[in-house]
Amino acid sequence: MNARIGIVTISDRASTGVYEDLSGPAIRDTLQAYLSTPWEPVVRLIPDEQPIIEATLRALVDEAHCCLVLTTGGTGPSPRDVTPEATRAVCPRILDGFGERMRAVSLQYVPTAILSRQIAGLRGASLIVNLPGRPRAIRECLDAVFPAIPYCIELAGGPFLDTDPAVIQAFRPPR
Ligand SMILES: Nc1ncnc2c1ncn2[C@@H]1O[C@H](COP(=O)(O)OP(=O)(O)OP(=O)(O)O)[C@@H](O)[C@H]1O
Ligand SMILES: Nc1nc2c(c(=O)[nH]1)N[C@H]1C(S)=C(S)[C@@H](COP(=O)(O)O)O[C@H]1N2
Repeated sequence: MNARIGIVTISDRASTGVYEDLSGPAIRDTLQAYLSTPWEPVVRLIPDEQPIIEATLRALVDEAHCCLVLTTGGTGPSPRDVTPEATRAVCPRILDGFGERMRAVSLQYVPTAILSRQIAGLRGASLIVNLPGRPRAIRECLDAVFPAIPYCIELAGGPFLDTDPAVIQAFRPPR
C-alpha cells in the first residue's frame, strides 16, 4: 500500500470559496517534488473551528492511516486561529524542534514569522506538522524541516519514506 499523507487547509475564507485554496495544492506539489517513495494524498479543506480540526486530524491518522499530516493556516494570533490548539489536543507528544526551526528559518523571509504559533506532534506513529497559511510559507518551512521527517516517522513506527536527493536529502544518522 502507498504511504498516505494528509493535506489539510484550515481557512475560513478558502473553505467558503472567498479565495481559491493555493496552499493545499502547494503542499501537494512540494511533496510530489520531494518524495521518491510512492505516496497518495488525502486532502481536506476546512474552516477554523477547533472541533472540526481535531476530528479531521483524528480521522486522517486513525481511519485513513496517514503517516504524515501537514496542515496549513490558522497558526497566527487572530482569535479564530486555533490550529496549534487542535494539534496539541490530538497529539500526546509534541516535537518542539519543528516549530522552533520553522520560525527561525521563516525570519529570513518575513519579520512576522514570529507570529506563527505552528507546532508539530506525534499521534501514535503519525507525525502532524503545522504550516502557516500563506502559499509561499509552505516551501519556506518544508525545505527547512523535511530532511528530518522521514527519520522521525521511521523512529515513531511508521513507514519508510525516501526523497529525491536532487531536490531534498532525507537525513538518517549512520547506525
Ligand atoms: N489556503 C490559502 N490559499 C491561498 N491564499 C491563502 C491561503 N491561506 C492564506 N492565504 C493568503 O494569506 C493571507 C493571510 O492569511 P491569513 O493568515 O489571514 O489566513 P488564515 O488565517 O490561514 O485563513 P482565514 O483568515 O481565511 O481563516 C490571506 O489574505 C491570503 O491572501
Ligand atoms: N515562512 C513563512 N512563515 C510565515 C509567513 C510567511 O509568509 N512565510 N507569514 C507569517 C504571518 S504574516 C503570520 S500572521 C503567521 C500566521 O499565519 P497563519 O495564521 O496563516 O497560519 O505566519 C507567519 N509565518
